[in-house]
Amino acid sequence: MVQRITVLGAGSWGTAFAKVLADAGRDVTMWARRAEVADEIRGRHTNGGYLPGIELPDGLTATHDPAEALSGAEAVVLAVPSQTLRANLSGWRDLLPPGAILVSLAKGVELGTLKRMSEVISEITGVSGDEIVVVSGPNLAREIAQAQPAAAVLACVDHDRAVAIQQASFTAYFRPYTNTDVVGCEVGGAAKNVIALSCGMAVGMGLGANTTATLITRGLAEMARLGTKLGADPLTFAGLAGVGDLVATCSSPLSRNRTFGERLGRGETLEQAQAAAGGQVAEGVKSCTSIRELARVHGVDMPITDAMHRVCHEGADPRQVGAELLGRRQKHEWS
Ligand SMILES: NC(=O)c1ccc[n+]([C@@H]2O[C@H](COP(=O)([O-])OP(=O)(O)OC[C@H]3O[C@@H](n4cnc5c(N)ncnc54)[C@H](O)[C@@H]3O)[C@@H](O)[C@H]2O)c1
Ligand SMILES: O=P(O)(O)OC[C@H](O)CO
Repeated sequence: MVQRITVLGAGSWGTAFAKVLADAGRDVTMWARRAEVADEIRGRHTNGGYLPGIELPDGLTATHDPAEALSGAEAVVLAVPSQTLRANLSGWRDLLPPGAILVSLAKGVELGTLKRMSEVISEITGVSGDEIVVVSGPNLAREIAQAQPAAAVLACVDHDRAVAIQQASFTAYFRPYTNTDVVGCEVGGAAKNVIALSCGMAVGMGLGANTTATLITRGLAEMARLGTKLGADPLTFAGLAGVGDLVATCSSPLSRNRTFGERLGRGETLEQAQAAAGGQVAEGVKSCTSIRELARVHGVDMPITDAMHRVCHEGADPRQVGAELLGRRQKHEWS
C-alpha cells in the first residue's frame, strides 16, 4: 500500500488533491514554492491564497525544502503548471526516491517540444512513460476541496500503478477510475482548456447556451480527432477525461480558463486578463499554440483551437473569429 505521498506544488489543484489523499488516510507532505505558503499550510492548516475558507486535514503537512518533502516518498505528485514542469522537475530529479510512483496533475502540451506531460516527465526522469500515472477528469479544485462528489480518471499503461494511486485517493466524495489510455486522457485534459477559453469568450460576448453547447460539442470533435490520430482510444473522449472535463470546465465560473476567455470576450486585452488571473495558471492560453502546432504536424483540423490562438496571440477580434468559424466550408457533421 502506498502510504507516504509527496505533492510538489501548493496551488489550487495540488492543495485540493493533497487534501483528497490525506482524507483517504495517507501521510501527505506538500512542497510550496513560497516559504510563507508552506508555513501557513503546516501551522494554520489553510492555503488562503488558493483555497480561501478551506480547512486542511491534520494528515497534511508542508515544507519549502524539496529534499525534505521528497524524503521517503512512495508516490510523488507533480502539481505545477505544464509550461514550468520541465524546469521544476529538472531541479527535483536527483531527489526523487527510486521506485516512487510518479503522478502528473498537469493538463497541457509543452510549447516547442509539443510533448504531453507524461512524455516530459519520462524524458527528465528516465522513468518509462508506461509507468507514469496521469490524473484527469472534471475536477475543479475548489469543489473537490469542499468535498463535493466527483469522479476522476487515473491513467497508466501499467495498471498496477494506477490501482495503487486509486486506492490511495479513494474517499467518500472522490471516486477515481483507472484507465490505460494515457494519450487520450492527456489530450483530453489539455485540449478542453482551449475549448473552455472559447466558451468563456462566447459568454463574455453575451451569447447563450446554444453557442456554448455548439463549442463544447465541436470542441469534443476536434479533441477526439487529434487524440485518435495520436493513438488514443476514441471511447476515452466519451468518458470523464473527455466530455466530463469538457462540460465541467466549459460550464463553471470557477474555471480559470473559462474566466480568462470571458474577459477576452468582454474586450479586455491578454495582459488585462492575465493580471486578473492573479498568478494562477490558465493553461489554455499557452496550450492553444502548442496544440494547434501539434495538430498541424499531424494534419488534423482544429478550427476552434486555431481561433483561440489567433485571439490570444495574434490580436484577432473574438467577434471576427466567431464569424469565421460559422462561415467555414459547409460539411457533414462527422467528416
Ligand atoms: N485548479 C484546478 O481546478 C485544476 C484541476 C485539474 C487539473 N489542474 C491542472 O493542474 C496543474 C496545476 O494547476 P493548479 O490549479 O494547481 O495551478 P496554480 O496556478 O493554482 O498553482 C501552480 C503551483 O505551481 C507552483 N509553481 C512552481 N513553479 C512555478 C513556476 N515556475 N511558475 C508558476 N508556478 C510555479 C506555484 O507556486 C503554485 O503553487 C495545471 O496544469 C492545471 O491545468 C488544475
Ligand atoms: O480552472 P481550470 O480552467 O484550470 O480547470 C480546472 C480543471 O482542469 C477542471 O477539471
